Amino acid sequence: MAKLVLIRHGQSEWNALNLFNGWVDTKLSDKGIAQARTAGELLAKEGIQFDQAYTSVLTRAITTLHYALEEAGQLWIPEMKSWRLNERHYGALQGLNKADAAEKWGDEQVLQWRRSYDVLPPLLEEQTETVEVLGKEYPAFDRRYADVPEGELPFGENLKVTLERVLPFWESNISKDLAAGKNVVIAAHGNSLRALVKHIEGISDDDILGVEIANGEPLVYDLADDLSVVSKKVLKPEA
Ligand SMILES: O=C(O)[C@@H](CO)OP(=O)(O)O
Repeated sequence: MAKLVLIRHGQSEWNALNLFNGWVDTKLSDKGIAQARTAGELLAKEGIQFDQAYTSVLTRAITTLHYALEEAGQLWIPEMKSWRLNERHYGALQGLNKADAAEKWGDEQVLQWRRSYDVLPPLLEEQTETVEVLGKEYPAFDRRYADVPEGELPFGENLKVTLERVLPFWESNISKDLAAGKNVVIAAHGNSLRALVKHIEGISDDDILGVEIANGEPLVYDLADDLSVVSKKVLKPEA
């Protein structure tokens, strides 16, 4: 039996501004930092001893992992970062305001882009190293992606494509640790985690539309040796 804990990063600067974030490298807001620390306190209360941590190559997930593990007294554990755990790439929607998008394209279209399994967002025309949004420069396709296999850098992803690029890393690393009985924590993103949750729990393509993962509320799974789910709970801060 192993424990798997999934943590969506705390609120990012762009979550606070209601902007489509995707692969643009934004930071945690002050509220996001507090949420990440609280996630760590909740994990400390549960008494979970981790063996391995995984995160994406995006700052908001990495710093969430670090704040949470520091709070839990386990910042020292081995950690590995992979672009495969990045947020779903939101294509040409990145940097746009979600409410403005709903006004322009309609609520239903935006819901399909945000929560459906297989509807692609409008794609990027080009992959630039940085992007400028609201007068500020943010990292985008920079050298952290130098090791991505030729042709695999996305121009925009739906949940299906996201799951297809998360799964090789799940198979090659995470599932092997779990099968060996290691307790694993993954700090990642709303949609890369929805993809993983779909896979772990066997959720249908239709039902995944209704699945939401809150910032900074750890999902704790007990997994059997064959990685089937024995129990699941969400750790929520006291109201
Ligand atoms: O902006 C994003 O990249 C994601 C997660 O914050 O948003 P959404 O909830 O629309 O999937």
